[in-house]
Amino acid sequence: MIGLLVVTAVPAEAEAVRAGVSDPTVTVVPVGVGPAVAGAATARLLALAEAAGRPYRGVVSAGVAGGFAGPVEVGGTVLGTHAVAADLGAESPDGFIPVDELGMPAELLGAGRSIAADPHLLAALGTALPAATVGPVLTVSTVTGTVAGTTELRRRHPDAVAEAMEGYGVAVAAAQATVPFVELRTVSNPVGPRDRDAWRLREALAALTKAAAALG
Ligand SMILES: O=C(O)c1cccc(C(=O)CC[C@H]2O[C@@H](n3cnc4c(=O)[nH]cnc43)[C@H](O)[C@@H]2O)c1
Repeated sequence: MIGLLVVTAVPAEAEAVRAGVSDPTVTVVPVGVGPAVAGAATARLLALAEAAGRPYRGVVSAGVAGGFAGPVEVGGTVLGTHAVAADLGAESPDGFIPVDELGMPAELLGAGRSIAADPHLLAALGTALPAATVGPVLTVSTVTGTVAGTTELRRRHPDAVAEAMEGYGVAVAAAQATVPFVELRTVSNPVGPRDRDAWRLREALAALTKAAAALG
C-alpha cells in the first residue's frame, strides 16, 4: 500500500499527529526544526522509499505555527495553499529583495520562493477540515519576535495566514521527488512580539490531533 508521509519538527508534534491518525499507511516522522534539516531529512525519507519501490503518495508538513492575528486565532487550524520562503533573499537600503528578484538564473532557484500545495491534497483536507483557515504559510528561519518584524512581514505577505519553520524545506524535497505536498498547522501563538510563556502548545497539539484525523 502506498502511504502518506507526515513530517513534523519535534517529537511532541509527531505524537499529536499519530494520536489522531487511524490509517496504518500514514507514516509520521519528526525531522527537526528549520527548513534545512527538515528538507534534507524529508528528501532522504522520500529517496529511501522510492528506492525500496514504495514511494509515498504525498508529503504533509505538519505541526504548530504562529498565526497572523485576524485570519486565524490561537488553537485554530491552517491549511497552506503555498509554502513561502519568506526570508530567502537580500536586505538592501530600500528594503528586502526576494530571492527571485536578485537576477539569478531561474534554473538556480528550483521551484522558486513560493511552492503551491498539491491541489488534490489541499482540496481533500479542506473538505475534511471545513473550519480550517486556508492561505499561504510563511517559512522563516528566524521566528518573528518584534512589532516591526511582524508589520514588515505582513506588508510583504498580506495574504499569509501563519508562519512556521519547515514548510518550504519540505516542499522543496517533495517537488524534487515529484511527490504531492501540503502543509497542515495548528496555531500555538500569535505572530508578534516574543512571549514564549504565552505559547499555547497544549491547545495547539490537541487541535493538531483533531486535525490529523483528516489525514486518514
Ligand atoms: O516544548 C514543547 O513541549 C513543544 C511541543 C511542541 C512544539 C514545540 C516547538 O517548539 C515547536 C517548534 C516549531 O513550531 C513552529 N512555530 C510555532 N510558532 C512559531 C512562530 O511563531 N514562528 C515560527 N515558527 C513557529 C516552527 O515550525 C517550529 O519548528 C515545543
